[in-house]
Amino acid sequence: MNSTASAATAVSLKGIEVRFETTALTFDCAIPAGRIVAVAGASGSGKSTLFNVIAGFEEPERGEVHILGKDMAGRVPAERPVSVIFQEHNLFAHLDVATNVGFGISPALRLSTADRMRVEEALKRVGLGGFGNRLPPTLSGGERQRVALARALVRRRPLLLLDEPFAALDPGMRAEMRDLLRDLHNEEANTILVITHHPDDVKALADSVLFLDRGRIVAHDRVDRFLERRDVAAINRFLGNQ
Ligand SMILES: Nc1ncnc2c1ncn2[C@@H]1O[C@H](COP(=O)(O)OP(=O)(O)OP(=O)(O)O)[C@@H](O)[C@H]1O
Repeated sequence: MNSTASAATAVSLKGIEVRFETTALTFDCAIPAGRIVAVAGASGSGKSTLFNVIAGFEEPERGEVHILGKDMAGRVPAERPVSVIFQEHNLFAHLDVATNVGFGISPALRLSTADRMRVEEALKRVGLGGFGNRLPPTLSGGERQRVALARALVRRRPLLLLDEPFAALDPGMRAEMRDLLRDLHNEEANTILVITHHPDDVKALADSVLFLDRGRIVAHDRVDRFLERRDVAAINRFLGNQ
């Protein structure tokens, strides 16, 4: 963990309220910079909505989003210092891998020679050197996720949001992706929020856990403390306690 970065707050949500027809969600939290934070909670507890609020895809009815000290009011997703990797559909199927990664640098694909080298470097970094000309449908699920990660890498945003990045992967690939994320995090000193349904990911990857229950953040603990909690039924279910 980078000590300078950890003094700052990566994400601050104050009095956020999101209202859908059948449910309302409220978020308050302050996430220190330089951490890997697992975001967990039962299906429908609000994890994706939390990400959408931070990234700017969902406009809350009330409240403030600050990222690295800056108020995000009125800033569309592309103007926020955030990269998001969704569970699926991260890539354009008809464009080759290098082009997909190049979008991370320039949405208009005006890439200099140096930019193209950065793309190739990022592909090598995620173990996909030489894959630049392949089309996404010819890749495995894990390879596609790694392309999405390479695109996030070339963007160099200080906050990375990953929505169940390991969902399509077998246990061996999950462990590999977790190691890769840890390495990249150590190199970039960025802040990573990662949605997961697996206690194994929490233990192997995260510094702390943000746990949601029915549209609220009910816990934000260091991993060792979180694993000892027995006071919230939803956390017990997540951890498989009885
Ligand atoms: N666009 C929307 N319109 C109406 N309701 C919505 C919308 N988006 C989310 N919701 C509701 O808000 C609640 C939280 O949904 P969200 O997708 O954030 O949960 P989640 O924790 O990410 O779930 P999962 O683990 O199943 O992906 C759910 O009750 C969901 O039905």
